[in-house]
Amino acid sequence: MSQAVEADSRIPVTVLTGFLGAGKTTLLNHVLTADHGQKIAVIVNEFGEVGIDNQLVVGADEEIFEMNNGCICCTVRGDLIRILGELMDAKRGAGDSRKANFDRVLIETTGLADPAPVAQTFFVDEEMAEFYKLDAIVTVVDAKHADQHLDDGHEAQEQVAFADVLLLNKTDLVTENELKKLEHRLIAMNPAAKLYHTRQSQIDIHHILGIGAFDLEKKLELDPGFLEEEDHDHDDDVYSLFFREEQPLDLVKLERFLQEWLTDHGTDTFRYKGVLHIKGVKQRIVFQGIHMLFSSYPDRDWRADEQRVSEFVIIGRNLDTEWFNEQFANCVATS
Ligand SMILES: Nc1nc2c(ncn2[C@@H]2O[C@H](COP(=O)(O)OP(=O)(O)OP(=O)(O)O)[C@@H](O)[C@H]2O)c(=O)[nH]1
Repeated sequence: MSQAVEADSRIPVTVLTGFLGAGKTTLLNHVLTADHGQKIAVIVNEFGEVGIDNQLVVGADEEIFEMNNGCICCTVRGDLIRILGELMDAKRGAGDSRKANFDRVLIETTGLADPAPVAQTFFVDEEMAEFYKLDAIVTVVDAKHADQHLDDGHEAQEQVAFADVLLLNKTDLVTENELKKLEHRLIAMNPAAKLYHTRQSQIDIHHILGIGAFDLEKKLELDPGFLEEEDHDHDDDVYSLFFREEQPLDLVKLERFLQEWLTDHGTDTFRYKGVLHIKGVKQRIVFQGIHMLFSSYPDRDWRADEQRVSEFVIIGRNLDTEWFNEQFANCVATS
């Protein structure tokens, strides 16, 4: 387990995702017009030769960098790296100084994008990882159409699976009851995400920017109780497993488990994150990843007054619950 994450002066990046028409551009406009004093470089991506979104984004001081004619997650990932590279050079004083005036980056992906490759950019590319830090993946969900989108396709499910923050938007178009059912469905798929209800994507921007969700600097706020509620009308491909163990874990056993897990189930485990209590280690070990790419690092010391416990969540599909439970139980350290 490696890839230490330093204490940070890196530029935070927020990835904004959500299915077609969910309210991403509305959110972007809200962020750009809100009175927060932050300078945000915005990168938008959409299908088609002509960027419509760019015309819809309100005129603000921020410069909008547009990538068209392809999907950010495949053909234009090169474009994304190029634009991020230009911004980085500018900020370091080596490039176009007009592009240097920002302190965070917001990437709006097309509604059809798989967020994983975008998020992975910040793990895989060393230079990117040194300069930028993925702050959070924010997914906007259309309360009116989400059930249908989730039933129909993998993309919508993956966008929910990867989210650190879920904005359940367009709440004006559904009843309380429908909203509650949908909320349960989303939480069953991704219990680690923070969930907010919104109209016109109106949200206090402090809930979506600079939240450090990806570093798990803050304690995970999981509510595993939700998983036990019997409200699962849907047989979603994407679901989550939650582990909790009070006894300390053995690092060697854990590494063996991890190796097997990632080799055999890496493609199906979209997102996992948690805090581990390892035998003989006085700090909490933060552990998180996307598919085969993960990082783990010591966070703060366990406090004398807190219970030492390992807790983590895996979000994915085709997860063999029994196998995972067994493997995890096998990682408990023998005294
Ligand atoms: N009723 C209602 N309409 C909303 C709400 N939020 C956004 N809309 C509308 O939904 C439509 C789509 O919103 P956009 O912000 O363009 O959605 P998007 O996710 O950027 O769409 P794509 O770029 O096509 O993926 C617009 O007409 C918005 O005005 C809401 O809370 N309630």
